[in-house]
Amino acid sequence: MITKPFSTSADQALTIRSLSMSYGEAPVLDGINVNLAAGEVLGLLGPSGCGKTTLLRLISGLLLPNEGQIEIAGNLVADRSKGIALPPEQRGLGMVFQDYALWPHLSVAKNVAFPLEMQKRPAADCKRRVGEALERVGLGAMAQRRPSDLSGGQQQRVAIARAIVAEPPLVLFDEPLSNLDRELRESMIDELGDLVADLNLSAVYVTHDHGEALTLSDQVAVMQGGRIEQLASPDELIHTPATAAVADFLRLGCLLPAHRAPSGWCIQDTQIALSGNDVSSGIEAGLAQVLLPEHALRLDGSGTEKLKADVVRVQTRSTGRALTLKVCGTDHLIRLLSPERANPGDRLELSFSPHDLRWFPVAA
Ligand SMILES: Nc1ncnc2c1ncn2[C@@H]1O[C@H](COP(=O)(O)OP(=O)(O)OP(=O)(O)O)[C@@H](O)[C@H]1O
Repeated sequence: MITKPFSTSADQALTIRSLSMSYGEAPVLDGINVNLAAGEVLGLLGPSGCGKTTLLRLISGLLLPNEGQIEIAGNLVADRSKGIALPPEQRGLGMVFQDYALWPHLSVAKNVAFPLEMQKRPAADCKRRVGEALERVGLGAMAQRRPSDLSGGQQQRVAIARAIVAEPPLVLFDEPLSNLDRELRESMIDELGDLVADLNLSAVYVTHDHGEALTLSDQVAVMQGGRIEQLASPDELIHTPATAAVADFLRLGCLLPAHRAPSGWCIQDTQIALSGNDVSSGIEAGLAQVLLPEHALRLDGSGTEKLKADVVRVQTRSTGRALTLKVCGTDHLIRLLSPERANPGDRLELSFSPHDLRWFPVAA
């Protein structure tokens, strides 16, 4: 059972200031700023190649930045201008990798003891802490097993026990669930969320998966091309994405091109009106992108704005039917989950409130 949360001495678990990094001439990270309070989880989310792993390696000390500073629990661990570059073993971090990285020839207990042995802690202290860490992840009875005698989810919990055994100020998770099959991954997301909250861990969690990032993080940095596009709480990201790229990456709904006609805004190349003059008044050019969020679309006609769309595809899900619809008179596709039955070829009337639309400028 989980007994007591870890405590950290500093209020801030991680501070990153103006961090930049390049491999040779190629810039990989640019102007990264992060403030993570102790006891919070920062999700790093973004497409392949956006720089998530590089940022994690900079925090861990496996790489050094070209510019900028990193502080862990109030201690400056990297600052090129001051010649500070603490090696990984002096940063005191816990790490959980996607392939678990367990020693196959060692028992679960020996695997978990590894960071304490590296710190040359007394044997009795090691034994007590290993026992506590295994209890905390629910594996107290499996201390003497080999990793190969455990399920994938249990092996990952051993890796978590090893990461927390020395009570680090910050734990780095590098896509820890990506090797698990879908069903196990979904149950592990909830389990990991409970564990991280109960242990009051400060953590950085790298993932490609929106669901994982939004469920497990207090703040999510959505990254693209080496920059943070938006750093915000999951709720804020979903309801007020800062850019069309964030909305698109998080698959928040349908992004439609819009143009300003004399009578008001329309879906581009159509006469389909989009009422949003007020909210889009900051957009100077006559072009915009407008997000029609999936959560705002209704099939019961209760919204004030209406849009007709034809059903193109229907997929059955445990929670309803996933419909793909084409907005009439356009090639734009909308996806939504419907509790009602529908068939390809059906014409449906979608409704929404203009307040739910999110407008983004487009360079003229
Ligand atoms: N050792 C290296 N030398 C040169 N370029 C590198 C090196 N490692 C990574 N890169 C480049 O840096 C960029 C960022 O890579 P990084 O691995 O940080 O991305 P990522 O977001 O973690 O991607 P993924 O999700 O696929 O792991 C990519 O363009 C990558 O090709």
